[in-house]
Amino acid sequence: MAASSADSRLFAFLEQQKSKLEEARKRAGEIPRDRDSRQTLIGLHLAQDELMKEDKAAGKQKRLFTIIGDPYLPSAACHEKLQKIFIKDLQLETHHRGRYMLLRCAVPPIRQNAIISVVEDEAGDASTFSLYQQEPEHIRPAGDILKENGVLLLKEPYFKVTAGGYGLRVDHPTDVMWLLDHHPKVPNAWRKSHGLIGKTVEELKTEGNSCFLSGKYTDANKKYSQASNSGLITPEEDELIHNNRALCHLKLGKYDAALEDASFIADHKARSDKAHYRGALALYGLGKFEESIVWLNRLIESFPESVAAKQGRQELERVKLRVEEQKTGKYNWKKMYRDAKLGPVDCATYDTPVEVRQVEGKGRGLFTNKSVKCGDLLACEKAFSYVCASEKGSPESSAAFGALINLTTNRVKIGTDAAHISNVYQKLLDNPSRARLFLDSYPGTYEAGPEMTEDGVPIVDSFLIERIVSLNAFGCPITSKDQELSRKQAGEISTSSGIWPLAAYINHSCIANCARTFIGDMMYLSRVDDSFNSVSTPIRQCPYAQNISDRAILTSRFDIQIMRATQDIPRNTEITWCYYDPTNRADLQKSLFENWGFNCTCPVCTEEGFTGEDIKSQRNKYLTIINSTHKAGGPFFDQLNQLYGPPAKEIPRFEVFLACYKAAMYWLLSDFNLTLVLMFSKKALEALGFEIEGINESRGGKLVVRKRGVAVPELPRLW
Ligand SMILES: C[S@@+](CC[C@H](N)C(=O)[O-])C[C@H]1O[C@@H](n2cnc3c(N)ncnc32)[C@H](O)[C@@H]1O
Repeated sequence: MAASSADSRLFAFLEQQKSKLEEARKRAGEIPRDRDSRQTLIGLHLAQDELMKEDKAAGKQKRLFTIIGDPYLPSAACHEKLQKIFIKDLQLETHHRGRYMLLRCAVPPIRQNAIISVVEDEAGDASTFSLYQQEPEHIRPAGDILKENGVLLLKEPYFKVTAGGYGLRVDHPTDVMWLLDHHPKVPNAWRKSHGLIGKTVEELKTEGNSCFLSGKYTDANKKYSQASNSGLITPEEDELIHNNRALCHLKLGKYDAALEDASFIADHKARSDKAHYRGALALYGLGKFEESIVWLNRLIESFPESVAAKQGRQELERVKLRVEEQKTGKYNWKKMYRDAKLGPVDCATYDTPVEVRQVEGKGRGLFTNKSVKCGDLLACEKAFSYVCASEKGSPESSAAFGALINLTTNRVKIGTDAAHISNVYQKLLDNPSRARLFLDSYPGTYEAGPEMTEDGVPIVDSFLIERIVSLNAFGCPITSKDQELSRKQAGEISTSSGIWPLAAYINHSCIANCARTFIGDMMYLSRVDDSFNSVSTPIRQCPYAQNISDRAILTSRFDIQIMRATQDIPRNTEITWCYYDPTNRADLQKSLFENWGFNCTCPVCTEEGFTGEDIKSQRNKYLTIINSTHKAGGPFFDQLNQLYGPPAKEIPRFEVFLACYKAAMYWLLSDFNLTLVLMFSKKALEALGFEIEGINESRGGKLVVRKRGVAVPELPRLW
């Protein structure tokens, strides 16, 4: 939801937070002398936990505020080079560069907009600890992330003034290193056991397998890693362990890591059947379908009789379909619709007819690299991140209920943005090889730091993600019915939103030449076919999954939406669509500027700029009359139309369209009069630039579209 429509109380809250930030900044560098004791902090934390449980039992849902303060870079340092610092020496509003902390979680965590715990250091001092950008509770419980008594190393800690006192805040989870019990940095007093003593590789492997069977893939990975790093493992066992870990990574949607583990044996001729198969699945997850085929063929050739090869043959058929889709844009739409009703929509991205180019005054844009016919597919793209947020009581409903408040950019956004930031953060961490796809879509000025630590570990900057999300995430309804309902229930947030990196290059124009459609998490850029048969509104929501990733099954639900373009597009033409409802002329420029930082200069907006105030006020006079009394509409429309210069087929008249559309709906729904419905529908379509024959007051006329006009959200309904 755009900042302009957010609750004004949120803006008051924004102002309040800004002045608190100002106050806090004045204390930068101060070592507070009134820190709460460990006991007090634990007591407050447990009380808070109780309150939250009571609220939950009573069905209360509180809005979660995610407040983004001054951006700072994630730590790129290698922990070995950092100096230890203790809680008692922490300075307020300071990023302790060159320092690290060893901390132990003293309590079970609670989950709010961050995961919150109380941590203690070796000296027995304690601090609250807020860890942002984590997976949601239904994916990974907070208690699995900040385990009670778990030990962590926090690089270059940020200590700050909080609502209740002071605390450590981690915006970049890559600043945290989780230390296993036997890690040399873990103080003896904090060790639960004596590391690996007493545990054989076989035992660790068995423990890992049992974690795997109970669906605890992250824990299983840790056990397998312990076994692999024990130094006591034979090469054969190590290969087996890597194969097992590859499967865990697949289950977690960590395809980069799965591929790495499946490639543990460098020479592919020496790899096992399972390694081949799992590597092929990882490549599939990464969208590298042709490479996946290579792996599958090797599997089938080398182990023709194996179970993996049997699975591989089936898989091969699926991967070949993806390659076909990727190359030709030919999809089995009917099957995809059917699949969407059952679960995942599994298909490849197609973008052959389009490419990214520079556009004067707009940065980059998407262009056709060949002429396309009406109805042709321009691109078909999988969502990078999708957050569904309208079902009450669903795990995601709290995402919709959240508010993201950026004190630096002065933006308040209610809805799914905060959830997107965490979602994207995890995705970038899970599959660093796909990070560029997302990061390259950012045209702004935020300067992120390095993408790797000094010792080669990928880093993710959550402030950069926030900037990209706020620019490129856009809302879409789960179903048209839901959208209609949500309009009626004031104050309810009922939108979902997604980020499609290729589509993010498309610039705005009120006279768009391309429209969007969704099936599952796929986005289609396509053109209207002449029959208009395929123009439809969102149909339903469906659970989604990458079919080999259990995590994806849990994380996302998707809606289906189909949008079509309105005209033939010659080669080398910029593709545009509307960022904001083009019929809402009063708020359009303000919204475009507030949300995307530009003013539209399309022909409609330019004409508006040239139009004198006297003409505008005369137009408004007629529009007010027409809107207040649809019955008197007819003659006034002719007078209104005379107040426009260029014909509607050159420059659409969105206000006239809207007034005619409302009148048509009035006569349809309130006082059924087919003659007037048809008359106003015709006028509405003409105002959009359509030339249509055969719409007349009598029934049975043949409808012929001589020229298409511009598409607007109301068009399918009108049609
Ligand atoms: C989603 S991005 C579109 C791709 C972007 N142009 C790029 O270079 O990556 C949105 C940004 O593009 C620019 N933009 C989009 N439509 C525009 C327009 N009609 N006129 C000027 N700038 C526009 C604005 O800077 C806006 O914040």
